[in-house]
Amino acid sequence: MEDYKYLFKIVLIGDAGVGKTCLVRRFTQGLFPPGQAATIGVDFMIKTVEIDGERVKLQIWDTAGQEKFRSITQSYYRAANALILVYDVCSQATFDSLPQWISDIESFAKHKVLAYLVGNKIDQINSREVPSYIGKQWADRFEMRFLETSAKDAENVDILFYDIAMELTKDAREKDKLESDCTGFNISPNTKTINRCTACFKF
Ligand SMILES: Nc1nc2c(ncn2[C@@H]2O[C@H](COP(=O)(O)OP(=O)(O)OP(=O)(O)O)[C@@H](O)[C@H]2O)c(=O)[nH]1
Repeated sequence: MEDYKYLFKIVLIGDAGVGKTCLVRRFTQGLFPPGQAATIGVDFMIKTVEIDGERVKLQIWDTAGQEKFRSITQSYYRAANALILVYDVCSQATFDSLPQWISDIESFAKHKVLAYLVGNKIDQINSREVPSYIGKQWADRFEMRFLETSAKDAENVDILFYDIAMELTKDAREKDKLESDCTGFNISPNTKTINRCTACFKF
């Protein structure tokens, strides 16, 4: 049996060509693939990381950005523990598509899913079309976390995935603790009284 404490599903979405596959390959394989082909449908890769001494397995789903695959890729949103919405900082058009992606998240993902907005390709300094502060403003408006990355130069890529892994692990631990604290009725051996876990009460 594989040895890990938690398994989380992370799904990358965003327009075609923004660099989703390159981000995943940079993180999972430590490389920037030359001439990366467009994704067909959905692909996935695995990486196990260590968070505070515990092994956490990340199942990373890389979806195709092309419109024709949209109905297939939308079916993957529901299972996501975290979503990464990627645009290309050198392409205003990919930033202008964000409202459509947000609407898809609202329609298909879990309520209040952990969501990141990521502006990729920051290595192309002279071709930038979307300033950082615009991306950040947009992320704040939709209560998303924000990062800018370069899959090519490996900038902020590990930070992105580790940040997600840490956040999801923290949530999972809190949930575990609540469940172990909350065993319903329990009998205290000293006082011989029956206590009701307060977290079990629902008003
Ligand atoms: N300069 C630069 N180019 C990048 C970066 N990330 C990806 N690219 C290039 O952008 C192109 C598209 O990258 P992909 O990773 O295939 O993009 P995608 O979002 O997965 O595209 P689809 O699979 O069609 O949805 C490729 O030519 C990559 O080499 C980056 O950080 N910097």
